[in-house]
Amino acid sequence: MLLGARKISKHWCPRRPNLSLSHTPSTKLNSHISASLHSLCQVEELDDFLPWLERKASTKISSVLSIGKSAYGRSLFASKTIRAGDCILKVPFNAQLAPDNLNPELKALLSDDVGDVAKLAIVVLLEQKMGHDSEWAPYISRLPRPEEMHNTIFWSEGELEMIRQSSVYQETINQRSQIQQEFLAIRTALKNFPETFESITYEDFMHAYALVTSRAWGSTKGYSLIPFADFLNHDGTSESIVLSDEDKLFSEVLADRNYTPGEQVLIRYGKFSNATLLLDFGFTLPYNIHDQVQIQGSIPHHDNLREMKLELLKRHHRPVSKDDNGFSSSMDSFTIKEIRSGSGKGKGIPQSLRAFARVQCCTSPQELSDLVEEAAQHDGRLARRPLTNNCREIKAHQMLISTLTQLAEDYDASVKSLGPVSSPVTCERLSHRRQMARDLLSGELRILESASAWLKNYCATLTATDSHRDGVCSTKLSRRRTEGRDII
Ligand SMILES: C[S@@+](CC[C@H](N)C(=O)[O-])C[C@H]1O[C@@H](n2cnc3c(N)ncnc32)[C@H](O)[C@@H]1O
Repeated sequence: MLLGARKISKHWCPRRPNLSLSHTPSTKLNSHISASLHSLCQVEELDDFLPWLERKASTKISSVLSIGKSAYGRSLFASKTIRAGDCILKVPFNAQLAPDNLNPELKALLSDDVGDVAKLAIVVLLEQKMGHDSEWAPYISRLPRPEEMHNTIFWSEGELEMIRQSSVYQETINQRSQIQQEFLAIRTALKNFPETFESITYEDFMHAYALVTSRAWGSTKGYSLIPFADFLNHDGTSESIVLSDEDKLFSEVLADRNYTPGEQVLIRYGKFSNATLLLDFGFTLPYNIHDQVQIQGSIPHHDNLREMKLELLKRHHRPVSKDDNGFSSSMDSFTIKEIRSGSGKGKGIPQSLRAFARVQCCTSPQELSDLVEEAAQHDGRLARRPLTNNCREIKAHQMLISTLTQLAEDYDASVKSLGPVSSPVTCERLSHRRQMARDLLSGELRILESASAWLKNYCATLTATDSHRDGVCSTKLSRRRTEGRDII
């Protein structure tokens, strides 16, 4: 059975037998890990890589791809004509690195606080530490060094300031703290292996962790690093993904189109926004069709109906993380995606956000109970249908418009503060990261503007309907646009 494998997703990960036994950790290489990697890199030739992996796997992995250099670092190129549907590579599980490669004795010491990404990071660290003695050395030596990586956890405080407007800022802080906690848990658990872990620093662990988030694939069997397949770069529009066959124990990639020899082959890691690409992979796309914006909602403390509103939202919150339009949300966090149709058609903004706005705008207990009563007349959901009271419906959506407009203005100011694309290069790394910040923020700005356009159109349509009826609502509501963004 073939399953699509996504780059790092949170799946349950069943145990499977050890594919290759862990090695007794070597104490031979005491120098800093990245130094040993660097020297290995210099002696290895890329031409040796596939033959090495095929020997290790005892099977042919690919006869149509070769490793080369691209603008995105190493990449796989068609070495022969490839037709859409061809299998371009097949890597058996026994030639992949997974948490199961950890010595069971060592694995048993790790608490539940240590997740699968961290476990795989330990596997990488142990192999790195063994240097040339590692049976994975030809692979491990080709993994990027920290200074070659741009995941936001490696950004300085000043660099992070560039993306403060985006949720990636807070997610970066959270990820760093998660890595720190897992590192402490691992150090405590593994204090009985001082010869193995003493020389491993938090920076080494953070590097290994980022290698896993940027290169491993997650499937129902857990996370694994798939040598050779992980030289493939990402194109968000590609239909090629890594598939895992859990019965036949291999991962494979099928071509989604024809390739002529010499062409770079790209696959899709997942339907990832620039926020995810930047946080977990350290790159962005200049125009990402999967971009989205995370919006946080809150009911102000000075709102007399706060308790009732929170209670209502809690009662109506659906723990299922996707609504009918495929948007994920929590009770007070909403994901907005690009709305390509400003005409009022299309999927619109998440129902959960619209429900939040309708609750938020209520000014009396009566309005709140009207909301619940209307919901009960349909399927119980607060935003399944527009409110029958046109004025209240417009008011709720006008409030969303002012919030999104304010947010868009803030984003616009942040993009402008990055300076023009052509601004003089002071430092290559900073200039690269600034460009990524620009891609991230302008993508999120585009989403906000598309959502605002959709909402304005929606309100205009409702207002027109309303003014046909009595002409009261539109004049009254236009004043509400000044309500601030603290509404959500
Ligand atoms: C799985 S690896 C792909 C192979 C990698 N280029 C290498 O040299 O080993 C993922 C990394 O490749 C780079 N990458 C992949 N796709 C990219 C893209 N579309 N644009 C920029 N960088 C990309 C990023 O550095 C990312 O973290």
